[in-house]
Amino acid sequence: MSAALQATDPAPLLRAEKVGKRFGGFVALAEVDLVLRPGERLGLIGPNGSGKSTFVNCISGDFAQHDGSVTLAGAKLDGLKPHARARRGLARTFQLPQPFGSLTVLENVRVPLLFGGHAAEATERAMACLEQVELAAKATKLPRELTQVEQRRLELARAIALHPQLLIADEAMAGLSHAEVDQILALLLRLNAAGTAVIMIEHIMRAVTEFSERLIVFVAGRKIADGAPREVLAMPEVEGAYLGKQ
Ligand SMILES: Nc1ncnc2c1ncn2[C@@H]1O[C@H](COP(=O)(O)OP(=O)(O)OP(=O)(O)O)[C@@H](O)[C@H]1O
Repeated sequence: MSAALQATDPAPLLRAEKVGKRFGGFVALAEVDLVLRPGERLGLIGPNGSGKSTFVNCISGDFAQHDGSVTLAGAKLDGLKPHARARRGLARTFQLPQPFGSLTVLENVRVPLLFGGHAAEATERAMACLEQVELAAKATKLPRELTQVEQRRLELARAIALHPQLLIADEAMAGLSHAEVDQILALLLRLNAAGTAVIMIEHIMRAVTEFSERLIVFVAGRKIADGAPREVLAMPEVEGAYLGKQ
């Protein structure tokens, strides 16, 4: 079930090599390798505290210091701040949406465009993003006037403003109703169909299995499985370490 690249595969979009993170003496993440193809849909699952968000933070640049190395489309990202990685095509959302509370919905989506060097067309592109996430009608509202699922859609609109090659969605569906989960799922599938690779970190198993063409599993900071979802979920060590505790 190796997910290693074959000689005929296209150049990888993301390559994480021996990425690790310690907090004091505690190893939160231990030497994780990951190769992602352009346009791939990858699910990342694991019990609470298994290192999923830590891994994302290392990839996105939110943790400046970590072990190992991260490459996007052949270019090393190590040492770059999150906004510099965003300009190179890497976007992420946060478990708790982090909009600017005093800015309108439209202004929130303009921010990454302004910092990304697209000031002239920022409003036009921000509106296009809001249309993509079906939030255009709320453009003049403040984030606190949005429902929970609308706030998740705003978080996604901000993430896709710079047309990322890779979007990492960190629990974008937590706390949502069944129908709302379906809304976000459909949105992520549309983004992927347009060419964006997506890493979905999710505890909602029906969503992650419906979405993912490949699944990786973290337990205690280590990647214990990597392959086709059906095969990964049937592995005794995955059932034991993860699903058995649901
Ligand atoms: N800033 C930090 N300082 C100290 N320990 C941390 C820090 N961030 C994370 N940890 C620890 O690292 C481990 C991995 O945490 P992480 O948030 O990556 O897990 P997770 O798999 O994303 O969990 P969840 O599914 O609950 O979001 C946990 O034991 C956590 O307590």
